[in-house]
Amino acid sequence: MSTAILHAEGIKKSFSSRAVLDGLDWEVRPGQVIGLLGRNGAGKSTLIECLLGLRELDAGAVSICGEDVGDLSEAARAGIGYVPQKSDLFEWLTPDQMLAYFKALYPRWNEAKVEALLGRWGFDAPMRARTIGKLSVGERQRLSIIRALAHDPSLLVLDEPVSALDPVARRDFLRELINQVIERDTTVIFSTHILTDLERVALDVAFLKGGKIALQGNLDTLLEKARRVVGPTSVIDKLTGAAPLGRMQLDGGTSSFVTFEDGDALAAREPAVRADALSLEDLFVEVTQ
Ligand SMILES: Nc1ncnc2c1ncn2[C@@H]1O[C@H](COP(=O)(O)OP(=O)(O)OP(=O)(O)O)[C@@H](O)[C@H]1O
Repeated sequence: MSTAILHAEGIKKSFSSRAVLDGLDWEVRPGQVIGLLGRNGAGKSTLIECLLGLRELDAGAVSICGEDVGDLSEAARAGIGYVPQKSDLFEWLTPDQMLAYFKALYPRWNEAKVEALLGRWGFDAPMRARTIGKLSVGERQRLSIIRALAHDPSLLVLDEPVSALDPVARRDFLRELINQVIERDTTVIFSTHILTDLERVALDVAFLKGGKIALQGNLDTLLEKARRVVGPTSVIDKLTGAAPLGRMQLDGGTSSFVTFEDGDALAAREPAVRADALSLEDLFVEVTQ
């Protein structure tokens, strides 16, 4: 088993009295491509910012490539690419000026890739000479992605990178992401609400709920094994442990829960219950509510 590229232990983060991250543990291994899922306000951006050392932790520790995130070496820092949810581009510069600025900061800068992406993503000469503040939200998001990919990072962290992209740009971006992973074995963590995109690129998914990673696994395996078990509450009570995943009280004295442990066999043994397969959207709803 390879060593973790990212390791988080017991992270806590509260805003006012509200605990957003509540003793969260997480480990990401090199080459993993993880879609980070959670309801609005679940804390995905907060988690990403904590993981990258952009927010002070109330408790816990994060390391990247074995180094404390608060004290990263230049080399470790140069290996990270980040696309924040809110644009952090220098709005008073033009795209060319901003890219030149970052190029000077990174020892590894893939000029050919930058030019190819600028060309493919509609950055013609007039647009490259316009100040970033005058670009549309989607154009800024593209530029932010180009900046994050430009130095061939080994860890790429993207916070809802496609939210403002049109379908063509989104598809192109996903293709680029897949290339990055295939060609460079990049580790990718990205949050998104667009589940179809996730099914296209993510190999693993992690669900953030209650300030912790409530569930993580290989997307195909989870979907293959996930079953919503539905039946009379008295029977469901007998079948479940202390805190079953996705436990819900339904109408008419029935309840349900989600299992990844042979739900079909359980339904065969227990005629009063049925086991339904789940789509990713169903799983999202069941796990995160
Ligand atoms: N600087 C802050 N001050 C106070 N509260 C904050 C701050 N940043 C985030 N929060 C709160 O923390 C919670 C988690 O926010 P966060 O942006 O991390 O969620 P998210 O899962 O990324 O949400 P979304 O899917 O809507 O982008 C929210 O309730 C938010 O209002």
